[in-house]
Amino acid sequence: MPDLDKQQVLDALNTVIDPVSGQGLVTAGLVRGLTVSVPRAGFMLEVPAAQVERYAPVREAAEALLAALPGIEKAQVVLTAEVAEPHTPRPGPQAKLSPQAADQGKPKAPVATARPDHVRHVVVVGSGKGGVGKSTVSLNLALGLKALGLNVGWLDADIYGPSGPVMLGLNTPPSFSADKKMLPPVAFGLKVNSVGFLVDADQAMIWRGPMASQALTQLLTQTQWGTAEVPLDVLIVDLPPGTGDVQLTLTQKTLIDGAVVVSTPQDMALIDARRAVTLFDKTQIPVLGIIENMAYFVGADGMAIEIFGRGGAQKMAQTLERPFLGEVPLDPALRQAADRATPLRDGPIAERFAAMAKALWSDLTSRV
Ligand SMILES: Nc1ncnc2c1ncn2[C@@H]1O[C@H](COP(=O)(O)OP(=O)(O)OP(=O)(O)O)[C@@H](O)[C@H]1O
Repeated sequence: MPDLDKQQVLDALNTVIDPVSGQGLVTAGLVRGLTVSVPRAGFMLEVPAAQVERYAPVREAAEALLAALPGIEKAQVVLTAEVAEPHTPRPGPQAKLSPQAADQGKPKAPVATARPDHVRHVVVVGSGKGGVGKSTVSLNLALGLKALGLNVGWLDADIYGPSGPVMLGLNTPPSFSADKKMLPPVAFGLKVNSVGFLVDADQAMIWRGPMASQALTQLLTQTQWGTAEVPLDVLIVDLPPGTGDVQLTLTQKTLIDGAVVVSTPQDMALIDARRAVTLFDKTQIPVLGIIENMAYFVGADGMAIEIFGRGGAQKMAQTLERPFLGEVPLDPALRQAADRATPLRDGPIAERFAAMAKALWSDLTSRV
């Protein structure tokens, strides 16, 4: 079935009236990131935080309208709270605003927050390149910290591929406390929250930079990770891959104690991993360690095969004078564990992660 004409969809959406301005939703500038690809259609309805409840029926009306379009079987309108006021006239290309004034017209990133309540240490895990095993490493590092007897949380903040719920077999999103904090589900002893609980992966992917940083900051600070009586010792945050605005804003706006960078030994991954180290340097977050993932593969004869060329990340750590936490082999057991939602909790790989977690924890606590 051919795709619908986007302009026709916009015209249809404009028949839904914004209760604040009295204009159509599109004219009022509330429709963001419209995607129309039969059989799916969706967009983000961006409204001021204080008005979210007022817009709930508008969201429903817009979603019903999309669902009624020919060929559309799955319609989704995500209501998001935007910091900047909408309805501000947007300057046309000919408007001669100073750079400062122009900047004020842009959506604002979230206001700086200290750190999530009752969390002693926040550690982000980043990678310059996608697919190097950052989520696998960050989850297993969190489990390694848990094995040390610590109270640990894991936040899957990877907007481009939130795999957390699947890796842990979690399908119940957080419930809410009386003061509207998210109560994270517990899996394998870890308190877990994930971008994947909030929205469909394809919706999160089309978030613009400020929206993504805002959503991630909310996940970080609006989750009840710990209490005054039982604080969380450490929260591991699985960042989205890359070194763009989303990562930069999140690291600037939240108080983070340290970072771990994951890379495979390939040159391309290493170049990107260096960029990740530079990003953390820029935001004055100490790099507590570099981990080389998929360092080698042990064949049936017990010989190590260095598929991507072993040792590159270790060398990079030496050159940059950052701690090298260790190497993780390419091991089908790790992938199967993720696919079966039963993380490895003993055996040689789990022991490796426990050792890396121990080194990380001792470095983290010696810096206070
Ligand atoms: N050391 C390993 N041995 C075997 N499989 C691995 C290893 N590390 C990761 N994998 C597998 O590789 C795939 C990608 O891993 P993962 O999702 O952790 O990468 P990522 O860097 O977080 O990706 P993304 O770009 O989505 O953030 C997964 O199927 C995972 O199970």
